[in-house]
Amino acid sequence: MSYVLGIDLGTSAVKVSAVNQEGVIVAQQSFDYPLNQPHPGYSEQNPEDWVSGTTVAIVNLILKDHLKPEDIEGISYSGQMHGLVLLDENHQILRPAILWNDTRAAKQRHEITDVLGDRFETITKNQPLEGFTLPKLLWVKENEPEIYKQIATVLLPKDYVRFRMTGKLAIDYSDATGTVMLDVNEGTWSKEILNALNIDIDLCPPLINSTDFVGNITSSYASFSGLSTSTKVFGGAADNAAGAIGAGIVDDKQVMVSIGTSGVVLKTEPKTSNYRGVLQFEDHGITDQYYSMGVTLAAGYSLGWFKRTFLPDHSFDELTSLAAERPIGANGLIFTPYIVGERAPYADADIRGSFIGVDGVQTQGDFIRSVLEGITYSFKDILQIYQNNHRTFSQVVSIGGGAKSSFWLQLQADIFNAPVTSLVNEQGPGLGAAMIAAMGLGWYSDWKTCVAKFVQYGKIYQPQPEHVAQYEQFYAVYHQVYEATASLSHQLLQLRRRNS
Ligand SMILES: Nc1ncnc2c1ncn2[C@@H]1O[C@H](COP(=O)(O)OP(=O)(O)O)[C@@H](O)[C@H]1O
Ligand SMILES: O=C(CO)[C@@H](O)[C@H](O)COP(=O)(O)O
Repeated sequence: MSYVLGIDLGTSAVKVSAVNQEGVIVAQQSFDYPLNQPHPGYSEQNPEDWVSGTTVAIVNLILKDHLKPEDIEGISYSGQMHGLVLLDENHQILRPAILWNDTRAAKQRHEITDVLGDRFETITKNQPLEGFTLPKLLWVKENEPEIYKQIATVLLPKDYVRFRMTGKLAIDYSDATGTVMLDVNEGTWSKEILNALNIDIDLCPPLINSTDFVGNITSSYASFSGLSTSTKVFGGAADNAAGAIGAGIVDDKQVMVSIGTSGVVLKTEPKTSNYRGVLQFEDHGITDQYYSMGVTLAAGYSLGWFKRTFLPDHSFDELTSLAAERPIGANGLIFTPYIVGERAPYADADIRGSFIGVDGVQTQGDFIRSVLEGITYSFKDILQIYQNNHRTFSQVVSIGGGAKSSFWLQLQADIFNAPVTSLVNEQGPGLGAAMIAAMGLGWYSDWKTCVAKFVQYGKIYQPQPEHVAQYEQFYAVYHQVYEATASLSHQLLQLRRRNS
């Protein structure tokens, strides 16, 4: 039997899926790692944790699931996007990785706009938001010049793990777009942007396609992990690109909603689309395809935060059961999920979340329900941008940890007023990564055949008209909360910064 491994390097954990040639996930192992938030707006991880977690998961697949190393033909990746990983000339890590949900680079965001103006958007099809890699690199340049001087290579998270497994430095196009240093039209690193900001182009690694063969597992990583040196390693993709492949989003009939740590609404696009940076525009993991997406910074993270803070001994299933007992609208309680700032539709690093309408009658269940509803309303905000741009779709495919809950899937169908389905196995990005390896190995001649083999949808949740009407009314109130609270939460964050 032959297998491929899909390594999904998420923000909360790495999940490794072993998939056979019939597209069946035969085994999965995962390993959690911490997220460090030392100051307001900061979010970092230790790249070594990614390598150790990935290795433990692979060792467990071999030892506990009895996968034979010589049967693992190929490996590929899905990686949390935008994170800045800095290596010196000896390929040593220079500082903790600055992640996609780190918003410290607000000043650098404005500096980029001052220097490049409209040219930035023309070249990258994005705005230079602080979540992206380039502003983070400029932050290091301005705040840690001693470290900046030593940088030889800039990588993204999954590229570092791939480097440790193969010894080869590279970045694939889907992650390169997310650095906002790529000229999306030309498919090259943008000399214009890099020169204007005095960044040496040699810091940027070679560009590859997601399905490109990068190298074999090195003998040192083989002895470390138990893998065979005959296993071939392929480029991989940004987690949302890989998630879209794993969710079968290879044409524009469907929209993907991902509830991981972040939340994402994603649609494939022609290269000519332009949302003027309100939505992100990215290269897909499929060569010469593109997608747009809107990102809620704290989707699953908001539910995780609520659980950790108020109900640490409850499971996520227990939380959603408590929410299901409460009425639509959570007895008049609305939550906005801006607890680490927001990216879309409000590119505002300093907004913070709120509970509006707190009432003495409300219970734990109401609070949980309002969190689930608020996260889902934030996706509706993004779907409305698609509607306003006359983009149509027939179905939503929901992936990520949030798709494990049938209650949340029905809630999505009712709030979106659209049919929602999930994957039989919720591991969209890991499956997408495995599909990239399968395509790289030449197991299938085209993506459609690969999707037909690998992607299986579960139950379709239909919107219930009476629920749709009720949620519409609460959403109309939710939609006003950003404007109504922005100034208050900006003032509170200023006070916190001054006093910390
Ligand atoms: N059973 C569940 N019901 C509802 N939500 C869940 C459940 N399990 C996990 N989640 C949500 O999914 C999130 C983790 O999603 P995941 O896709 O694993 O994240 P990441 O890829 O960012 O590491 C959790 O923070 C939580 O909000
Ligand atoms: O920043 C983005 C997309 O632009 C995030 O979607 C990250 O890619 C993290 O993904 P998850 O860990 O939440 O899956």
